[in-house]
Amino acid sequence: MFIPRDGHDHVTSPVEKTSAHGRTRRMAEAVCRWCGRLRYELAPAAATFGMTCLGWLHHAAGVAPSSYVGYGLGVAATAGLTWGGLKFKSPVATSLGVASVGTVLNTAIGAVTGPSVPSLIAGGVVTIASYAVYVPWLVKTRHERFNLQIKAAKTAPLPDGMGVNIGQPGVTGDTEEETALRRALVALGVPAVDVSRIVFTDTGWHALVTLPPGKNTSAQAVIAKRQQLQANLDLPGRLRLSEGAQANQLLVRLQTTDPLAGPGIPWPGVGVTSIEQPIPIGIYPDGSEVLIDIVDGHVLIAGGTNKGKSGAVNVLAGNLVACDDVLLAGIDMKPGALELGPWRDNMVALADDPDTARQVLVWLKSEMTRRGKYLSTLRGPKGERVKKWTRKHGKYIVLIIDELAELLRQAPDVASELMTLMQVSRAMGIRIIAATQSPSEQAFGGKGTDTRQQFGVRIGLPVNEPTPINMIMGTGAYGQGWRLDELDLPGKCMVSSERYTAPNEGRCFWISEGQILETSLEHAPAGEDAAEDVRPHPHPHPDPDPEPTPPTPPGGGGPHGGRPVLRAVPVYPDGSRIEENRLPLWRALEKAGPEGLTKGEAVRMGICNHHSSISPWLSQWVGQGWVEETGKRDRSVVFVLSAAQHTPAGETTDDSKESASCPASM
Ligand SMILES: Nc1ncnc2c1ncn2[C@@H]1O[C@H](COP(=O)(O)OP(=O)(O)OP(=O)(O)O)[C@@H](O)[C@H]1O
Repeated sequence: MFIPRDGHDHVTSPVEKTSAHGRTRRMAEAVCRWCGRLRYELAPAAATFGMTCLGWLHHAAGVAPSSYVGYGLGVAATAGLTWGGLKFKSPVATSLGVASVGTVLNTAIGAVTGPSVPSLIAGGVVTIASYAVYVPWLVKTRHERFNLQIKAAKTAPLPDGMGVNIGQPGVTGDTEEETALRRALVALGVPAVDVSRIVFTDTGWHALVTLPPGKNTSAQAVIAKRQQLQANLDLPGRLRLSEGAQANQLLVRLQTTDPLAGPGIPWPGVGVTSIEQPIPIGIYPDGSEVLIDIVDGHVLIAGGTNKGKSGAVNVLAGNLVACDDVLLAGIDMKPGALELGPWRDNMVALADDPDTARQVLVWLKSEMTRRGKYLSTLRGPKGERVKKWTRKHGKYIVLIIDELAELLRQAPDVASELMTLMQVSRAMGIRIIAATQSPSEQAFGGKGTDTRQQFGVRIGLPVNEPTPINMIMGTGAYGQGWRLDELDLPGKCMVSSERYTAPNEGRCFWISEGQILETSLEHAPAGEDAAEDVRPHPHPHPDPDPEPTPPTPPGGGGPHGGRPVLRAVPVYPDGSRIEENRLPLWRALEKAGPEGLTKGEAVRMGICNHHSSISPWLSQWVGQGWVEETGKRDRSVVFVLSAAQHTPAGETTDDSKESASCPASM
């Protein structure tokens, strides 16, 4: 089982654990808790031990002759009670008489002999005898009490005052809260078999309830009735329920104060210098930081509209731009890259539409291949193969995708590309941080290409209904207490990762626009250096042969995988995209200019062959008015592009030019 690195169990405050008298206090508390839980079982042993000690005290103080008389009278009286009980067939009087005889005798022996073997033997005999009588009584009483609770649950709310006196069977606990909890469970029809002693913390209290066997008494079933239980409990605070270590164990937490409430927790500024350090994105109620280990896996940030996704993305971006071992790239599907725009200068590429997004992914894939080949040439100290990228191999690449669902909706074809990247790229030092507000299966590429499994770190923000919770946090998460629907403020979050395996509510820092701009400015590479701000591999390129060198986008890609150039997409004069297979013909027409082009010439240029027909395309373009038939050459029709001026300049002949709309220096 995974043990969280900070050893924080998310229930007991670590502050509590590490306080000055921590260890002794915790031990004393544990003993008290244990005694409290077993109070009924321990009662006879405690009584016998107490009376033996009193006898020894009497011995130490000196036993006067009159005391012997007193003890004698005591034994006679209790023996008389026993005899009367037997005679009048009163089990209570008989039991009481037997117990009293034993106790008085034991005390008398202790008083006469002091701490001695006979006294210990007497104490032992009395203890064993008392348990012989007590255990059957205790079992019977518990059965009766349990049956009473079930009966009460089946019939109606409990009558007033029921079980207030612990001498009577009834629904009671050690504290007011435990009694309320027990009664609330009874009213729900699920009387607790056991309630651990309630632990009070700075923010409320928690207890572990063992549920009874039955038809609808599992922890999951009770969790589903949380609202009813909260109403039954009738205590101020927010009730949280999660499954314990076993299916019949319910962890009940009542939060009475919320230290995370308020307008927001200001971002304290950059907290890391390397991506290999955990990035703090917020805090937990006990004051510990919510840490994200990007090196551990791809990161998913999901939540409802206006619940703080961009805030979380920006806090991560703000830290990543300050890491000198990271190259940042972005895909922001909000038109104009509204969210990631401020980090433009800190990124090697920022795409804001499906086409440029495709190019970023192609670049990443080629970079992944190149890095894989590079790693394959390396050997460890014992000649072993190197299978994991670290900062000594070069910079990590982090791709931030804002609105993942929108990307896959607008460009469904990139789903498989993304899947490949997510599955393979981690070992090559590439990480993806994806934010989305509609985490449906479709939003992750649909069946077969569902990328969700690849997210090792998941940051769940508030959602409006429970349905998407399992989509975000994983199968069964809702029942295990990942209640994103109960997060009541924007920016509140639950993080699931190798570090955090149990649900715990935290709150992300709030980063202001001013902080974003300031951080971006402070860490943006200076001027022209930006394009070259790529640390070359410590070794020469592993494969000097140009063939296996992974392709970098034409005109872009610095040495050893520099920044990609995002190019404008070739379009027809009406703005629609020129299909891949028709592009060579269109280009050839552009190049031919007023001279025009015949089909024979196109065949000779290798654009098509005699069997493939380009006529329908040309007819279509003629119909659109983009191409004209100007006569015949060598008995073939000459086609002239009459709309060349409409074609984006960057796509005509000069491959090295950047797109004005999406330059490499973005
Ligand atoms: N960590 C936070 N602390 C306090 N308030 C926050 C926090 N995060 C978000 N908010 C509040 O919620 C609002 C919306 O936040 P944000 O834009 O990050 O949400 P979003 O989920 O990205 O929105 P969208 O669904 O439009 O993408 C913010 O304007 C701010 O008032």
